[in-house]
Amino acid sequence: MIEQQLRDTGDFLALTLANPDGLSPCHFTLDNGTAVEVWDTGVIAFQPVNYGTKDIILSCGVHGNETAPIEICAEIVKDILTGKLLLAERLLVLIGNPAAINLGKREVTENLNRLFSGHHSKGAGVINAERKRAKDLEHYVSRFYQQSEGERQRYLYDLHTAIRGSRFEKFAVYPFLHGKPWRKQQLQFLAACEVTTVLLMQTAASTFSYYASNTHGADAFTIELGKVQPFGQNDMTRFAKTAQTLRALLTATLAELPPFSAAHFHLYEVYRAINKQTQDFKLHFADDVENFTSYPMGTLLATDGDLEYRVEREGEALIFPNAKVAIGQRAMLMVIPKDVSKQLI
Ligand SMILES: O=C(O)CCC(=O)N[C@@H](CCC(=O)O)C(=O)O
Ligand SMILES: [Zn+2]
Repeated sequence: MIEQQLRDTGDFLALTLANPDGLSPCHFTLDNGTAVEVWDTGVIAFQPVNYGTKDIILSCGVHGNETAPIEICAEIVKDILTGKLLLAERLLVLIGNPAAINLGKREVTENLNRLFSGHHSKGAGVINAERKRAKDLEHYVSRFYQQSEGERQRYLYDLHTAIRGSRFEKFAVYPFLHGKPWRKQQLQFLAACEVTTVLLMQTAASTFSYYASNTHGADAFTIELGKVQPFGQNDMTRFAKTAQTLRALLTATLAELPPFSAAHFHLYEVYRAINKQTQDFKLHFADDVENFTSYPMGTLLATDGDLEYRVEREGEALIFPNAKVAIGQRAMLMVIPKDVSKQLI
């Protein structure tokens, strides 16, 4: 029945959202020979007959209200299932948090994107659906990467949208590489997706992209595409180039990427992370202040009980400010421009 529904409509998103808590696995083969395996709700793997050396994971909906990436991935899956998109690489598509998508909320109980690399089992353990999902998603990522043999390249693009507007509409988070060099080729690929602002992280994290990067050696990124909007209200033309470039990667039709030039990018590193320590954490700027905004030295940015956070370095810019996070979690990052010329490969 699932197979027939998918063959008829290609609508894996609808199937996922109708079964947010789980889906029985099934597998079938498309007329063009591509093997399709549904592993769980929101988890679908494809293997074309002849595939290249790339193992690609696209994820979306890790935060339930970030809809533009869900629409991009759902369209890609639909086009594969209906034979319009002929894959040339192995692909795993993950719709991260179906229950939160149904609620139109970032999370149901806990932020899924703070639960990877084993954080799902820390403290009280696997006590809610998001913790279980993080554990399961880790398992699916491992299974996908480990299923193929030989010399292969691993990729994971975890697509998000930001809560606020941004001076740079699209930007990526490059997880901490523990001293390894950043890859020009990946930055060139991001640029082809119209993502030319990249935040280079300097510490380990509990995010999905860091998990894929650190545990599986994947080229992995969190990619932020615009600002959160309800389904149907995204201007998808803003993300057409990104979707087109991802499709070109999947079909091995990517045009040769222009040579890397640092001048084409806004590269940042984290100067400091501000974690929420009390329920009184408060931001001292308006909700419509955009990511990557800078203020003059000394400007009050946030208070947390008796603590005051002020601009303490010329040019530091704010990103991901969110007073509603759980205590102990990142409430804002302050970033500064980064010169990477000597640390690229
Ligand atoms: O706009 C915001 O405040 C959050 C948008 C978002 O979900 N960002 C990701 C970034 C993950 C990373 O640091 O790689 C997140 O906060 O989980
Ligand atoms: Zn997100």
